[in-house]
Amino acid sequence: MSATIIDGKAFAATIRGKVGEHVARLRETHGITPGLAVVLVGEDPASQVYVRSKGKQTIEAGMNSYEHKLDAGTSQADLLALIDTLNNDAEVHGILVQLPLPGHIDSDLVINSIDPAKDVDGFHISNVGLLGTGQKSMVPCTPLGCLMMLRDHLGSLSGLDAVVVGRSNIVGKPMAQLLLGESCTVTIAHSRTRDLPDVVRRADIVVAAVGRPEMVPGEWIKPGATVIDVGINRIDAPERGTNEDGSVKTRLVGDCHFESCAAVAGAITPVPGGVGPMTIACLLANTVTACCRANGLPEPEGLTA
Ligand SMILES: Nc1nc(=O)c2c([nH]1)NC[C@@H]1CN(c3ccc(C(=O)N[C@@H](CCC(=O)O)C(=O)O)cc3)C=[N+]21
Repeated sequence: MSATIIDGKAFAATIRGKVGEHVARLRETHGITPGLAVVLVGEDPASQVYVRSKGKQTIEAGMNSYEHKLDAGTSQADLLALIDTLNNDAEVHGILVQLPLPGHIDSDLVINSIDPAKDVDGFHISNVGLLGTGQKSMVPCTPLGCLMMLRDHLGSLSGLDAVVVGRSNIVGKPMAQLLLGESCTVTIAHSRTRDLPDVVRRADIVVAAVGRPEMVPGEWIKPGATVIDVGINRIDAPERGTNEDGSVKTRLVGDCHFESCAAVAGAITPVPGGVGPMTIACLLANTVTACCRANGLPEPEGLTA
């Protein structure tokens, strides 16, 4: 193995430290405490993984955490009413509605009903448009975390070839916008891309965000490239044995085949301990940013795009 392992867990701890300092300063000098509201409808397992760490880290950073757990059958009207209440609550600076939502709810409608200034996920059409035109916006947490790691590792990204594998609204597309903003030459590849191996092989920066376990093998990676693995996939790990209930043990893997990619890449993020912790750290960072903007205060340095 030759690649530098980019320690997202440690980097995220640094970001959370900075968030904590800003929060303390806001309280001491202005008597303001940033507040983050998280709305969870139903019991999606991926969202529960996320919520577990998130509430704890929000409190640890000195912020207020408001959790709204609604049952899976909650009507769209009730959800919209809750969002309206949170939009008008001055103590709430950030609102996150966990995705995916149950099938009977129109996710786009719900997301676009959040006050864009409180949209710490950066999914509202206004924020998407602002990001796409290079204006100040709320930037989606996962791409923001990836960008912070890339800048930290590479310094300037200007002129580099970047390939984003995956075209989702929550990762692929905003990641491509951020990389374009850094003056990379950006390709968005996806399931219909012809000669995906060749496309990936051109890249100085590979961001894999497709949600398919170990899809990108080392043979696709240009020697020395920086690989950011956004995937968090749980797969069966029979080599680890069985649980007490007889079910087979599992483990988390990324969208990249770690061993083979690490053998050729210059640097790579691990799963777990890479992008995931950065996503949560950036959610806290966005909440502080939203709070500062809401109060007409200068933005926290080093926590924005
Ligand atoms: N509106 C919305 N925004 C989101 O950002 C959002 C969402 N909905 N729905 C669910 C997904 C999932 N997600 C994760 C974030 C961090 C970890 C994370 O920190 N993972 C750890 C591992 C956790 C473990 O050990 O299981 C790691 O990668 O090291 C995981 C998952 C955010 N999501």
